[in-house]
Amino acid sequence: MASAEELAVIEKAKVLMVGAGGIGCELLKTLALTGFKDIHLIDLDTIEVSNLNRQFLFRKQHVGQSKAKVAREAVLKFKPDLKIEAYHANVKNSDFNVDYFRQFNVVLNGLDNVDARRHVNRLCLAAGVPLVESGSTGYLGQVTVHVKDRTECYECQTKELPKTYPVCTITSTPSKPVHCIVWAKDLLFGKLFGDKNQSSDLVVHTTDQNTSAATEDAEFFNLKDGETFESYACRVFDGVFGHNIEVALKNEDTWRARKRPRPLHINEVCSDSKRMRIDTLTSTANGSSEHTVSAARMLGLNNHQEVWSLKENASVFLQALELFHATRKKEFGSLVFDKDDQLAVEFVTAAANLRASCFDIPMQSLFEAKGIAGNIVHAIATTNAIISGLIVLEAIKLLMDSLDDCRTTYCLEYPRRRMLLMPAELSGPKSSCYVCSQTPLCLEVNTSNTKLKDIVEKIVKGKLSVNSPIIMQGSYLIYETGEDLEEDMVARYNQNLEKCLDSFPTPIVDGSILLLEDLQQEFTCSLQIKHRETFDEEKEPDNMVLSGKFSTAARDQTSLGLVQPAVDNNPIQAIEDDDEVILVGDAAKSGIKRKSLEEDAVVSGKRQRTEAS
Ligand SMILES: Nc1ncnc2c1ncn2[C@@H]1O[C@H](COP(=O)(O)OP(=O)(O)OP(=O)(O)O)[C@@H](O)[C@H]1O
Ligand SMILES: [Zn+2]
Repeated sequence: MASAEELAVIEKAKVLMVGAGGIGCELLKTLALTGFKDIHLIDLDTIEVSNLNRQFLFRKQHVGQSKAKVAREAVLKFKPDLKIEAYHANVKNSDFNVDYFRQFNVVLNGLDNVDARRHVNRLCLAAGVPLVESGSTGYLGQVTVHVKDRTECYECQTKELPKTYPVCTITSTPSKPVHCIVWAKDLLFGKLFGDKNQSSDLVVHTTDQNTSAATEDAEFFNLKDGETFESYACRVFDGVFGHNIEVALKNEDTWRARKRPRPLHINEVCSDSKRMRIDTLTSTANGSSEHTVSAARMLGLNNHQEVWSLKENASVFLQALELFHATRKKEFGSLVFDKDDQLAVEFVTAAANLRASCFDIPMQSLFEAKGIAGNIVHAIATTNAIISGLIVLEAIKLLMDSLDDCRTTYCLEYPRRRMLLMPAELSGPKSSCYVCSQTPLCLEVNTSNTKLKDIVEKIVKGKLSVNSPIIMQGSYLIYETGEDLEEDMVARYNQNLEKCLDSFPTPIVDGSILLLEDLQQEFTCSLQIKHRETFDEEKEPDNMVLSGKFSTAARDQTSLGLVQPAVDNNPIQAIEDDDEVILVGDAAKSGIKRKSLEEDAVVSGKRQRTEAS
């Protein structure tokens, strides 16, 4: 219960909430019940059936509607005097600019991805508004507090991005269920139903460059004129699980040191049941809506925790393939795997299991495969409720101007020192942070075969989450985005995207410096280019390496006056969130200051923007 003094501040505060999902629903309810009266809420998404078990402001009849708008209406039902502005929009839209952020006393995040979190972090820094950041995964969660110039910003700690796998492991040498699932959802699913140009090939590569497989032909995955669906489905099955592997097996060298995979053909797996099921399909598919179509249910496979037999996997594969053709054809070419798409999950589970069987890898239940494919750690409503309560507590401390009382709080799965909630004191801004301290970054790249396009997509947007990049080389503007650009400028920038770095009029080579800027985020950063001839395909699949400029000597001094221990041997355990890593460990203990993981850095002076040429 807030004190009278706190209540007075709470009632006057204007708060921005980003995200109305698991944490967001709890948070909006808690803010309303605490006495907050003026809330803006942004969420880009609509309600899914799978949200209903924990996003309790939503009901079945709301499926398909805006999360932000329905959450607003649900809360107004029990707190009608609140002022809630709900936006069904991406927080990265240019409407939500620095001026928009400036109107708030505090920003509260209930997001699920690093990219949007980074964007909000930068706007909060630019607008000088404090940010309470949060995340949860299963029983684990954390709440952190960020205040410009006084604490770490959200990006002071390096975030690990989702695990990626080298293409050759996925196409040729899978050894774990996850490799088969990634193959099924990113490669096979893409080839059959998605943008065929974007998916890599499905060939099992061998040391023999001359082998080629049927699935290399772009037409292989299309239903041919005059071909019956049954023979098409069998052809795809045999091509993908049989022929491709037989071609690869021909090269003895490849398999000398590896376990030989086993080709699978449909007639060996389910010759009898297959025809029966395909014949009954079309009639059953008719009348089912897109969301309810299920190959597994039609086959009587209703227990999602049970691992299907090889024959059952083959049947689901064929049945799902036909159901996609019967009910989803208009989406072909643009379908991407979505963990909330039941038929897609069934297809991917079956395909991954068939592949797993070829490579003698354990098969998975639909429930497990869905978890792996969607990067899911099943959400726990109680964790979200705890996290939301903590967010509100930290927000109140910020509004009361009690930053010294603010804490980073970790919600643990098992008690440690009899505590489930571990508070840790805040650290000051890191001088090595490229966002709040504008420390230059270093990009190792082969300047003679890397195009500007690769840097924009993989590094500037992909790794640095710059939303509307402007790139300058000295005083030359070499790239920018924006709606108000003249046509000839757009054409020139598009030409630049296709140029290799060293073929610019002033070549971008070893030692060159590129300046990045995002006007919406008010973000600037410089990128020092280092030429490198070769990269390790397995470890550096982007053919580029981005790093900060760290030395190992001194540690940060914090503006909060915290004393950093010189040595900290406490183990820190990294726990992967959906797309984020949270740190939990002894360093988070109450009374123990968090260790500074990164060291002193070369700090760049604030740069003046030069005019475009
Ligand atoms: N850029 C963004 N702008 C606005 N809202 C966003 C943005 N990125 C993510 N969100 C919202 O943040 C919320 C995060 O909530 P949560 O983690 O519970 O995800 P979910 O999609 O509801 O659940 P799940 O992923 O488990 O199915 C989602 O409602 C999502 O729409
Ligand atoms: Zn920072």
